[in-house]
Parts: sequence; structure tokens; C-alpha cells
Amino acid sequence: MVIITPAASPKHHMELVQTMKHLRTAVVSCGTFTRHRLQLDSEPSSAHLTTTFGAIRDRTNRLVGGAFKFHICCSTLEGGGALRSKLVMYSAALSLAIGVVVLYVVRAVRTYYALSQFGGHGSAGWSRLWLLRTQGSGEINKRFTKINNQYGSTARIGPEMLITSDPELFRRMNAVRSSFTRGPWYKALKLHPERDNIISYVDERKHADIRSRMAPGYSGKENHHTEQDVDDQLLKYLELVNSKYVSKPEDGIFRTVDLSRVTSFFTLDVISKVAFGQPFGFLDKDDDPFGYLASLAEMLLAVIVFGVYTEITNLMKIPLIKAALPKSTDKRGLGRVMGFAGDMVQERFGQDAVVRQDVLGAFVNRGLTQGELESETLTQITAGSDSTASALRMTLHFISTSPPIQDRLLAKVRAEIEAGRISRPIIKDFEARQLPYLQACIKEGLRMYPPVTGLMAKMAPEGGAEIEVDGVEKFAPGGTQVGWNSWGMMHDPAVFGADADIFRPERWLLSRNSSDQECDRVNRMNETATLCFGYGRFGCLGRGVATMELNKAVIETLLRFNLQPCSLAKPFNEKIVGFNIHTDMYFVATERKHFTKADFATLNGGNIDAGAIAGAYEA
Ligand code: HEM
Repeated sequence: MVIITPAASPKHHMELVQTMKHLRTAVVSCGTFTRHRLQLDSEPSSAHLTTTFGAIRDRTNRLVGGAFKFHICCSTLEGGGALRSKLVMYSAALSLAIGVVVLYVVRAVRTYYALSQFGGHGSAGWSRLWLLRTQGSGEINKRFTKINNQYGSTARIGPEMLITSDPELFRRMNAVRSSFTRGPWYKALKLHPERDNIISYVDERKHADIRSRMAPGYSGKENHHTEQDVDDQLLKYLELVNSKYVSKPEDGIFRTVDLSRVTSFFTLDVISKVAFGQPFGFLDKDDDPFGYLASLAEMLLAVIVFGVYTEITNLMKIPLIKAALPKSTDKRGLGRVMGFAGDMVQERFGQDAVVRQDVLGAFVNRGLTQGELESETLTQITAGSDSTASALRMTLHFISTSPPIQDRLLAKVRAEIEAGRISRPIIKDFEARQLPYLQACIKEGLRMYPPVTGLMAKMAPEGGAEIEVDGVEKFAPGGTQVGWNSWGMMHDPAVFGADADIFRPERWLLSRNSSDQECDRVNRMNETATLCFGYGRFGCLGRGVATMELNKAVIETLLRFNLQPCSLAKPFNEKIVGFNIHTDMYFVATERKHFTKADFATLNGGNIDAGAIAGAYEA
């Protein structure tokens, strides 16, 4: 349809004439007043059209005063060079669109059949929408485990994506000489807008290079203050709970403590102190001074989408999007943490460079550049704080809600304290490692709630890989990504027993009289639970720091405080999205008194009687 007004007629008149030259039939109308159907020759001359159109216009203007629009509706098209080329263009575009659709369908069918030997959710073979919905559900742990339980230890969760809960396959993919490599999934772990980091490098050589230069720093060999740093922050955390959150019913003081917050504050201050010699100050302020935890919750949507459509991470290169990403000049959130880390890194360079024997110092000694350090310290903070906080709060939750376990643990540790084998005010790391029941409780806490639930997907080599699924050999073509179902692996009854979903540290204990079979069972559990920290060339570099924090903080918290969840029906809110987000984990903390038999006798002034509530059978 062409619209022209009579007022603008000289130019539009000519356009109209040009247009009509390619028409056989045209309807010329002016509102509802006039409507002319023109029957034209196959190639009407300009003179003929000018006269015809001029006559129609004059007549219409006479009728309606000349201020109306003309609508020219082309009903039958034919002939004309320009029109013909337009037609050719349209049909080319249509053919292209059809071609693209056909290619897409062929590719989708090929992709589907490439992994059709593996079971999985029906739609997962065709699109990534099922995976996106699962990621967004906040319970990937349960959904992935359901898939592995239903369709086998390695099953399909996306068009070119499998998931495994098989420890054997996980070890094989992560082993030092494995032909599997990191999959594109890892690109989603790029935190810094410009730089990759040890966790996000997909290029194997770059990853191996940075890992070899960072490992000595993490090993603690060049940082002699790590244990003291952990102790200092632990004492601050215990003092914070004691001074602000302990309830004292005898004085009429009733309070609650959000364990999810204080444990995060503790691990964030530990990791910043260990990493660059200065804690962020979460514990001092009893607050999130950078808005860091809140910003993690805000980034949740991005984490979910990037985890499925990793190619979107390329959008970060677009200047407009880059400008909206966290940057070191931000006042709050991840950007503020980047700024803090950047300042700490800056100190180590230049003429008056600060020299310290800490993790950062070790990295500088290994030749990491200022840019690399800014990116790596940020990674260290995110990788090392939330994971350890999750392990700590969940272990405390399970022990404090299982009275026989808590009593047994406290009795064992108190006996060691009384025998002078445990340092005060904070247990030493090596002492904690000697306490089997404490170790059993920590392993059980990690197993029940593995802190890393992300896919950490590795990719099959070019020629593909044979994968055994519950005794049946299957083939995954090259490029297939195989994600990790850590929850399913840690809750596997075949490894951990029929009660794998229950917190029972006793499953780890061996005695001198244990049979070989028992020893094998516990060995197998140990080999599997240790995978919580990854394995081989991708294994966690901060494992030493994390276990030190847990060895100390679990028992020192329980020795001082009696913890009781405010709600047993819903002790906390959680979202499991690759890492574990727990909020509103309210507990009543009271000072733990160590009662002796004599104390019980004099308790409450010797009065230990309580009148019973009137019962239904009473008169
Ligand atoms: C309970 C606490 C922790 C758990 C369960 C844990 C678990 C893991 C896992 C599963 C991986 C990745 C494996 C993979 O890519 O396949 C990893 C990597 C890593 N973790 Fe941890 N982690 C914890 C604490 C820490 C701490 C405290 C730090 C820092 C001090 C840290 C630093 C790292 C680093 C740097 C890597 C990357 C290693 C590499 O790519 O070569 N982690 N961790």
C-alpha cells in the first residue's frame, strides 16, 4: 500500500506514477469518498498514468476539499524490473530461512541421536529449556539426583550434555593425564569482566600454567601465618555471637542468631586475611559492609542463565553491557570487593612495594602480573568463602539437631581437653585431625550438603569416549560435556549405605577389630567423599585452608554454645544453584554449661520437680 497526500503531490505524484507502472490493477481511494479501480495496460506509459491520476485527484479534491490522503492499493502485481528483483529477493530470503530451519532440524536430530544411548528427561535431548528450568528451580541437587536414579549413573540433561554421579568416571575425567578437557561450561565462571581466572580458563595449557604458579601460595608452605589468621578471625566470630546473640533466659534476654550470616562473615574475613593480610571487616561491623552477600543474590539470575547458555558470556564484550558489569570503582557489591582486592594488589607493586609472606606474596614471587592477581584474588574470595561457610553452617545444623551425636562429640573432645591434649582457647589443626569422631562429623556434614553443586562440566575428546553406565558400555561423541552431580554421588546408597540420606557420623568409624570388608567399605566412602573438593588436575587448591577452618570452627562453636533451631519445620531457606544459598537460618544460642553430676543435684536450687500438665484421664 502506498499513501500520499494531495498537498504533497508534485513529488509523490511522480512516485505514484512510478509505482503504478508496475501494476496491472490499482485501486485509488480517498477515505470513503471516492474509490477508483484502474485497469492498466501491462506497461502503461507515464503520460497515460499522469493523466489518469491527475483526473482522479482533481475529482476527489473537488468532492472533499483536497485535504485527504490517497490510498493506492496494489492488487495484482506483474512485470516490471524493480518488482521482479524484489520478488527474487523475497524468495531468496524465504529459501534461506527454510534452509536455516532445515539445517537446524537436521542438526537437532543428529544431536539427539548422538546421545540417544543415554537415558534422560524426554525434552532434554532436544533443547536446553529443561536444563534452564532445572537451574532456575533452586533445587538442582534433587532434580539431577532424580535423573541419575531414574536413568542411570550417567544420563542426559541437555542436547550435548550428560550428568554423572559415578565417582569412577569423575576421577577418570579429572585425572592428570585424562583426554577429557574443561568444557565451555567453565566460561560461565569468569567473574572479572576482562580477565579469565584459574577456574574459568578453558584452554588447558593456560590453566595448567596458572595452576602451577598458584599452587605453592595455596599450599601454605610460604605463608606461615595461616593458622594464626584463622584463629584470630575465629575468636572474633565467637566473641560476636557471645556478645550480641547469646540468649540469657535467666536475665530475661531472648535473642536469635542467623547462622547463615555469621558463618559467611567468618569465612569472608578469614579468606581476606589469609589472601592479603587484611580482613574485610565483616565480623567487626557485624554487617556486610560491601553489600557483597546481597549482590550475590542479585546475580542469581545471571548465574542461572549463564550456567546453561554459556555462549551468552560473550555479550560481556559489548561495551554497553560491559559498562553495566561490576567494576572496581563501584561502591557496593562484587565491584566493591574487586576494588578492595585491587588496592591490596596495588600495594605489592611499584617503588614502595609491600613485601609480605602470605598467599599474595607467594603469587607475586611466582611472577603473576598485577592484572592476573586482581582477577585471581577475586576468584579466591568467591571460591573460598561461600563453600566453607556452607559446610560449616550445615555441619553445625546437623550436629546440633542430633542430641546423641552432639553429646558423643562433646564428651570425646572434653575428655581430650581434660587430658591436656587440646590447646585452648582454640584447638590446633593437627589436634583436630587426631579426633576420629570430630573428623567423622565434618566428613558427614560435607557429604550431606556438598558445598559445590555446579556442573563443572568436562568435555569428551575429539574421537569421543566410551562411558560405562551401570555395567553397560555407551558412546559419547567428541565435544559432549559431562557434568557432575555431586549431591547424587554423595548420597549414593551403594557407597554410603541404605541410610545415605541421614546424618550418621558413625558410618565412618572403624575399630581395631574391623573386618577387611569393613575397612574396604570405609575406604570407598573416603575416596568418594573426598571428591567434594574435586580431583586431580582440577582439584581444589584451598582445601587445606577450608579443612582447617572446619576443624576449628565446628568444635569451638559447639563447646561454647548450645544451638537450637527456631523452627524445626523450616530451619532455613535454601536455593541450590551450583553453590548453596542459605538464608534465615535462625537459631537460639545459649551459653553451653558443662554440667557435672553435682551440678544436676543443685540445679534450680535442688528443685528438679515440674508439675505435669493436666491430662485427659485426670478427674
Ligand atoms: C569446603 C570448602 C570448599 C570446597 C568443598 C571446595 C570445592 C572445590 C571444587 C569442587 C573445585 C573445582 C573442581 C573442578 O573444577 O572440577 C574447587 C576448585 C578450587 N577451589 Fe575450592 N573448595 C572449597 C574451599 C576453597 C577455599 C577456602 C579456597 C581458597 C582458599 C578454594 C580455592 C579453590 C581454587 C583456586 C580452585 C580452582 C582450582 C583449579 O581450577 O585448578 N576453595 N574447589
